[in-house]
Amino acid sequence: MAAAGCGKRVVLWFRNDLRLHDNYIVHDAVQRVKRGEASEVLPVYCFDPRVYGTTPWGHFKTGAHRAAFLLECVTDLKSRLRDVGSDLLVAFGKPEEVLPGLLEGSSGPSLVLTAEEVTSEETRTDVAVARALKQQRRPQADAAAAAGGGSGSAKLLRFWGHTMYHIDDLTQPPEGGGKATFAPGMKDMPDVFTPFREKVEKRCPVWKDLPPPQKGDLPLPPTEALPAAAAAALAAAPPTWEQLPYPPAARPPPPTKHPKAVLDFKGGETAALARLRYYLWDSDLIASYFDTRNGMLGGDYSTKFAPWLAAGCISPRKIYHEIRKYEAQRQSNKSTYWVIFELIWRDYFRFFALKHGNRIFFETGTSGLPLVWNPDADLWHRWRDGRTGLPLVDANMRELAATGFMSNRGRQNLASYLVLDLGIDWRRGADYFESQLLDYDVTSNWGNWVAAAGLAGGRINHFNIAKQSKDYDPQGDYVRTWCPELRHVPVGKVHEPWLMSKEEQEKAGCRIGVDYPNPIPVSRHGRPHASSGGYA
Ligand SMILES: Cc1cc2nc3c(=O)[nH]c(=O)nc-3n(C[C@H](O)[C@H](O)[C@H](O)COP(=O)(O)OP(=O)(O)OC[C@H]3O[C@@H](n4cnc5c(N)ncnc54)[C@H](O)[C@@H]3O)c2cc1C
Repeated sequence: MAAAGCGKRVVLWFRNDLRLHDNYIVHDAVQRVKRGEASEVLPVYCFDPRVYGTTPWGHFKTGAHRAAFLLECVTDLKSRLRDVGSDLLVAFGKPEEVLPGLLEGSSGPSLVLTAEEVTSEETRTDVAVARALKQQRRPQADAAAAAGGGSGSAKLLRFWGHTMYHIDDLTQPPEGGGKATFAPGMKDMPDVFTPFREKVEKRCPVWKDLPPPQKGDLPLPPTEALPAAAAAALAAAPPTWEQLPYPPAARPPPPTKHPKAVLDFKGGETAALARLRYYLWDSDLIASYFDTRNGMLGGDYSTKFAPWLAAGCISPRKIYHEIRKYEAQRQSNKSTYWVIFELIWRDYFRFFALKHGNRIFFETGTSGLPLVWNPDADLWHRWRDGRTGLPLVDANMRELAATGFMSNRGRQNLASYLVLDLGIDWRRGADYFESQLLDYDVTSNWGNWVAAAGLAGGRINHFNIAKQSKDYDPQGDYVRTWCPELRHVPVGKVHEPWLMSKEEQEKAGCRIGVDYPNPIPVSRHGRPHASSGGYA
């Protein structure tokens, strides 16, 4: 039971926005405190058991790599909030069951502020939270509200903040008059990237990133005004692996850091800002991004911002303005622009999901094309476990399972191979990526997959895997890293080891069909799309 309080409380419900800089909910709460509309701010993160369950395809919805990364993100957020005199209440439960209780002891009109999501699982939770807040009875708040003729129930306010471009600039008429760039809900946005990019780049600004809060900007409710369980949760130590709400019988073991991982990804805003500093100012790597971005080995070939962007530890606007600053102070070239170009892809998939709703998850994609899939479970397992006999595919799948990360080049090839060569239902691959990726982002993942499957109305890239392997891993260093069976296979055969003669196999210590698998005869399974433009 909470002691009587008198504060007007704002609950900050953090989700995929685990940062203090450029965070609309944080900024809004600070402004409310400054204007005297709120006197208490309670930051909260919920580990929702639904997100730690099993998917319809039998994978952990949040695999161990990402779960460990998220634990670090939440721990870092708690520490950064403490630095400004606040704290983070970490709860284990469904938000609609946790959040209403946190408003007990607050007498004024209370608010829950959160980030706006676009996909159905997340928006369903929003609806459940809004309903639970409405149904909650808070006698003190009701009495105070009744005196003013209003209602005492708390409200959920959602803020757009995940993308570099703001939805308002895309769907509302410009201030000086004229037509909005796109219709409400993005209903008329093109289903191909280039015209979308050209329009937004021409017509829409990127808002300045918001400053982080200062010490004292987010006053916590007094402990005695909180329900006892909430006060205890607020004072608790950072969350641990054992507390993650996996089903008890199916808890995966915590992952170990892999020595071959491209980077020792550490979750949290602190590490994200350090990576931004490193990639731009400390190393100047950004100035050669265009030439290195198709690499697969090591930390430096691409920005590696994705895991932090997905958890919201860094904002795309922050990256954008830091790049513009770098361009003004150091150098500006195709590479520096190309990181921004890639961030527009990220925006594109979020707006694409807003436009198409649940169709990005449908078997027939957004194009509605009916297809027949190959149900062969053995083929699926060979793909998932990195035993297809195609070194590029196997190396990438093993890297993903061992580290939770994979290059963009790898992802493009794997998706093409699974769907267009093996003919396996694309949703199975997307679902596995959802489980495994450190940087899993619902709209980037499902959007890229539905596009790779050729079911999103855009160009279809059907890759010739052996050619891609030779083009992007000419010495075979990458495939040898993850397929040590191929260690002694000569460069000329390492991408197509089945072409080795018996003598060559003996010499390389790699017998095909024994030490390394025979390749899957894709011509028997593949069903390239009728409108496929052929091999890329
Ligand atoms: C089948 C498939 C699934 C994917 N799933 C995800 C996912 O769940 N989460 C995710 O963030 N990215 C996903 N991507 C996109 C891309 O592969 C990763 O963003 C990128 O490899 C991450 O590495 P990086 O941060 O070093 O990227 P960089 O090459 O350095 O790019 C900079 C940033 O631009 C954005 N970006 C780049 N390419 C894309 C793209 N094609 N789509 C959307 N954003 C992009 C990312 O935020 C990335 O961090 C997927 C791509 C494919 C083909």
